[in-house]
Amino acid sequence: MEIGFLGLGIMGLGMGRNLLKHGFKLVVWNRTLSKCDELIKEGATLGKSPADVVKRCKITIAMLADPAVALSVVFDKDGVLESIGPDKSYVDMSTVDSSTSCSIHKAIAEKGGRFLEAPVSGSKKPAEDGTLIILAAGDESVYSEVLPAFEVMGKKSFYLGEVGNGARYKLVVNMIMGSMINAFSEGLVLADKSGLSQQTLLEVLDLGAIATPMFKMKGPSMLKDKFDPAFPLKHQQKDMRLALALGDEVSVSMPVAAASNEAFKMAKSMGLGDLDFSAVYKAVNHGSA
Ligand SMILES: NC(=O)C1=CN([C@@H]2O[C@H](COP(=O)(O)OP(=O)(O)OC[C@H]3O[C@@H](n4cnc5c(N)ncnc54)[C@H](OP(=O)(O)O)[C@@H]3O)[C@@H](O)[C@H]2O)C=CC1
Ligand SMILES: O=CCCC(=O)O
Repeated sequence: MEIGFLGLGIMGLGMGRNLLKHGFKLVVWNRTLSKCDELIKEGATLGKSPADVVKRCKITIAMLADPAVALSVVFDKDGVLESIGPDKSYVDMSTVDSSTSCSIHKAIAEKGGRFLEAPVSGSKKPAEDGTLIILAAGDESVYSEVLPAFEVMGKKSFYLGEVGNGARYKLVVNMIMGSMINAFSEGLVLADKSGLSQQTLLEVLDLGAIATPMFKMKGPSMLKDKFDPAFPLKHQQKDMRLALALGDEVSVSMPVAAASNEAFKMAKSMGLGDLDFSAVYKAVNHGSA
């Protein structure tokens, strides 16, 4: 199956590479074209623009930064909409809000194309290892067609019904994650300022009921002041913002998420947006200095 792939950032590169390794033919495009070089060396073909990729492939997958980018790649000049039509499917795996997904769905359907949203849980390593969790919603026939590709990129896919549900599930998950990393950061700072060993705290946490793979994975590098981006903090803040907007829509009060969002905003204003989201620890630490 020939698949188009738009967006070879941290996630897209690993996902695209997995598809190639498993025998899918890929046509790739990235705004910064040089980021396509690695996959081209491994057998992918370069598309000149999103429109060119869609023209050449029956199914095109996108993994893009945020709602504004997801919309521009579809609606702008040389975008997806220029080539979409009957027999063409578009699968957006970016993390966006449901209204962005619904706008893309509507425009694609008006041109006779089919649309599936499929945001993912799991980060850089799961993208590389093909162990993402895929939260798909929209056209079920596209879901069935793209399932062989999902099976290579992920360890489990969910089909969640109408467009918007995938986006909403993803935002709920990331809202919880963003609040957890903040509570974890506050705990590490509190331990330190109270004269306790942060290393011992990590061990205690790991043995108890609140042990989580995230604390185990991020804790040691946070203590070493290492924040190589697996999940950039700017994207986590975008997800908190979108989750809070969802909370506004359905009148759910989320004071914990709102406070966590403030910490991510503070971290961004400190220039930490391109670091891993665990760098919020630096903002929490700074705020208590
Ligand atoms: N990293 C992670 O752990 C996870 C991320 N996600 C989500 O996946 C998506 C991608 O994340 P990730 O790969 O980490 O992010 P990156 O920032 O590494 O990649 C973003 C991608 O969007 C492209 N892009 C940015 N601005 C534009 C623009 N104006 N026009 C066209 N393309 C643009 C980038 O192109 P360029 O290279 O030119 O900048 C790049 O391909 C996000 O929605 C994120 O929230 C979901 C699960 C996990
Ligand atoms: O959206 C990013 C999620 C990162 C993760 O699930 O570890």
